[in-house]
Amino acid sequence: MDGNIISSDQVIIKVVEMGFEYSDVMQAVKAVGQSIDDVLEYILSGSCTNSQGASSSSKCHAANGKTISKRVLSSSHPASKVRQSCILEHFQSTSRTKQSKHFFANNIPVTRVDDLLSSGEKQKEPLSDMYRNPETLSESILVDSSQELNIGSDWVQKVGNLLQKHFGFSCLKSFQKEALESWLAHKDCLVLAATGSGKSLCFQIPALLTGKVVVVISPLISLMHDQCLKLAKHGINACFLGSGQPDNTVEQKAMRGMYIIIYVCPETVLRLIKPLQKLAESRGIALFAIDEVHCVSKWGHDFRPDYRRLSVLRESFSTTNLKSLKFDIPLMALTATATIRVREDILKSLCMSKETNIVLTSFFRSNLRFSVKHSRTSPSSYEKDFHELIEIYARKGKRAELKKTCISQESDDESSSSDTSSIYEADRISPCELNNVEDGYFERDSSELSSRKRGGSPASKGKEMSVEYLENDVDVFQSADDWDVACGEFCGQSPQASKDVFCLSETTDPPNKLEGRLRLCKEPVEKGPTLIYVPTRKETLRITKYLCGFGVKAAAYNASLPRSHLRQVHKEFHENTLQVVVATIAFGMGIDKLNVRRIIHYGWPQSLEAYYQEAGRAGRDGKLADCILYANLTRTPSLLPSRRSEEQTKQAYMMLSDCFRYGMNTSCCRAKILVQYFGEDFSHEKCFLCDICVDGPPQTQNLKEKADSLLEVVAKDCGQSSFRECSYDDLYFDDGKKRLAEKPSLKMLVSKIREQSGKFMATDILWWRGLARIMESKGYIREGDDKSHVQIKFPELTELGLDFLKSMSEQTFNVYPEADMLLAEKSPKSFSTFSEWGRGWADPNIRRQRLEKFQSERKSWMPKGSKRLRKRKNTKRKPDQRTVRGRLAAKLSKQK
Ligand SMILES: Nc1ncnc2c1ncn2[C@@H]1O[C@H](COP(=O)(O)OP(=O)(O)OP(=O)(O)O)[C@@H](O)[C@H]1O
Ligand SMILES: [Mg+2]
Repeated sequence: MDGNIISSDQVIIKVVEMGFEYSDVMQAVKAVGQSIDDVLEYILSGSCTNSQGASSSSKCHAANGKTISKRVLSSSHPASKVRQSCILEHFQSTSRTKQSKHFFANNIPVTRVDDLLSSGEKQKEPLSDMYRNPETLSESILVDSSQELNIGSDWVQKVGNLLQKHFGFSCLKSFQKEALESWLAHKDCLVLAATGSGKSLCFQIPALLTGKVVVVISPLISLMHDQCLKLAKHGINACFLGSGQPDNTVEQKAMRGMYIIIYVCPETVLRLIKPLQKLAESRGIALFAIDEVHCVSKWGHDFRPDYRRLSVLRESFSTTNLKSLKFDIPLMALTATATIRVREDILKSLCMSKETNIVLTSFFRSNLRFSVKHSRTSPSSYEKDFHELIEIYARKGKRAELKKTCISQESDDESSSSDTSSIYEADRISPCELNNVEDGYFERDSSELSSRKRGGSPASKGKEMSVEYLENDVDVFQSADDWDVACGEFCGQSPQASKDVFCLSETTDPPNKLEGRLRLCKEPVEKGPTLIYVPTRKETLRITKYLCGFGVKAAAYNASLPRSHLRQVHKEFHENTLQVVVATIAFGMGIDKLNVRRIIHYGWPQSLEAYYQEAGRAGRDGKLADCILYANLTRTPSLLPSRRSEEQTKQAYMMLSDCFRYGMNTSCCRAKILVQYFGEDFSHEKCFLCDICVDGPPQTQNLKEKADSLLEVVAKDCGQSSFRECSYDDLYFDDGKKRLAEKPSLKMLVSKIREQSGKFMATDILWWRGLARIMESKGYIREGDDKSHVQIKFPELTELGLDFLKSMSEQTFNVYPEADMLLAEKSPKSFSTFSEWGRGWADPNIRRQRLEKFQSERKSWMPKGSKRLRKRKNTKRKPDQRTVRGRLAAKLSKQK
């Protein structure tokens, strides 16, 4: 017998496959751990407390007719690499050939209607048979499909029993109860609850409670797959449909009602409306759940046009269209990140009823410690930014050789996914291969890479993996197939673990008692796994290589890497053998891993929605976790390339701008900004954990003089020198028509301020940029350009601004300087001399002075047309070998 310790999921799969009761196996794994030998010994010794009184081991012997100890478990056993929607099906098919005919019916832990029976409610017998053995299901099975639920008033008790039995939880959370109440009242429902709060249960319970089908619309195949696997582990018969489903019989079976939960992407559900209508009339559909519903909205992140077409569900499954229904089939929409505008858009786009119940829980995650740090986020800053991480993880004293690496060299064959050796181990990829990535050539698997569906721009298809390719390619989420790395090897935690989470999160201090947690603010978080999010694919490789170089067990994850590698990363991440995953946004939607301790964003995220969703993957166990954003606070972020309409571009800029302001903020609690962004009233003012709460805001400054100067040049630029007397209309309108005069940019305005007063000569444009943002937020100026910008570019005075200006001498203007202003004040010369030089040319005074100086110097030591100058002109600049571009250029010129 193989005595190796493998993952608990594999142990469970293998032992259940031998014919043991699922509950016994779970009990044994919990008691003795992940060794198959120990698990078997535990069960065979009769230690399991079987509800039916009989020892499961004897049943197993009878069923198998073999002595278990002689069985050989191979790591290449199909169970370990099944890539099927329903693990139960896999059990079923293997058991049919190997074991007694009725194995599935008797031993597989499928959802039992007995659960309901035991809690008092008598159900129709055929239904319970069907649960035990989906094969026996036929359309003749009579289920009340009329949407009459008949659950009974003691439904809370029944749900409690189901929860305990399937998930090991003691009770529902209050928002889950509220969502279920809506469903029981046949109402539509929009559930807005924090990441990791347990939204899935809201739509899983209706299936368990009624025995009718629940259709779950979900955006990603890997997400659906992950959920199906988890449900299978909990004894619930679920499947997923769509292009990622390798078994084409699953769809037919699903449409015959063989699975109580069907996961499907929006594209597929639209194709299946007719069969689903039949299913609703025969077996009955309890609910349509639309998970990650923010994808519906153009105003949110991750917009998916097909989600908008889901409005057809309301009409197709209503009493007007399906006569056998007594009530419309309810819709339940769920998300963790939706602003008020997005919520309205969801309700409208899905044609949800006017009585839709909005179940809103706090978005606040009290154990997350948010902070923002200034960094160039380039290789030159890795040392400064990652030294702490390296200290946490690196094996002491050993600076690992670079051959410890991060990219799996294997081809994308299925067998590789069962290989449990570590992906950062040596020899999977040679150091030179990794260097090739740096050098710009990464030709391995190019055929696969080009043929694979990528999230990147269409132009990238078939393109060689050159530096440019990696540099410019970002992962964009477009369809359900994107980043489909579904694999059968990993699952979430055991019910017991989840139970612990529940206890922790329920006992987390309410925000008004957070002062007591102040001691936590400087405490280091535990060692657990770290996720680093970066904007580009190339960055994933660079940082991984850097960390691996210090012996950190890190792996890169982006949509262009071979699937076998991605699967392996998922697997090792879930098994806690990886310390750090450096990923693009391709990693993680819906990932339910409890112990992620750090989420680092290295570079600006594209929106606060995306940021909060990604950060929300930390600390799901309720323990302290860090969410650190490293961003270049001296630069305005730019949009990553993606296909967008004009309207979407505008929206994308607005979201990016909100994100930028989050980074620039120096005075308001970060958790407060985040939850308020989602429309929640965060009445507690502080989280007592974030960098702002801990370090405190900076000293306020009276910026009246500078603010006046700025407003003055803005007003003067409208051609009104006597703005003190003029009205707002005089300033901006000619005979009621808005002036179309070209507006000066902020840069030009700052030059004018410098021209007017030598006092402000040393004040950096970076500082003025911060002031302009503050003035804009207070309503004194606004963007005068029709286009959207992340940061105000062409300031235009508002009426309020004019009033401010007129009352010039009376007021003070005390404000908290923002992050860029502080940086400019702290190290006015922190920018390269080159950029200083460049900035100088924008200033007319400096420009004049420089030109005069230059001309006089030239006259004195270099006569016009001198040899030296000519020589210089003819000398070709050699490519700089230190930069990637330089090396590429050198290579190209050599080839020529
Ligand atoms: N009533 C409950 N008691 C205890 N734990 C629960 C309960 N409901 C859910 N959980 C646990 O909460 C965790 C998160 O659940 P789930 O994946 O449904 O979160 P989610 O809200 O969908 O998160 P995301 O927004 O990231 O998709 C799971 O591990 C689950 O087992
Ligand atoms: Mg979820």
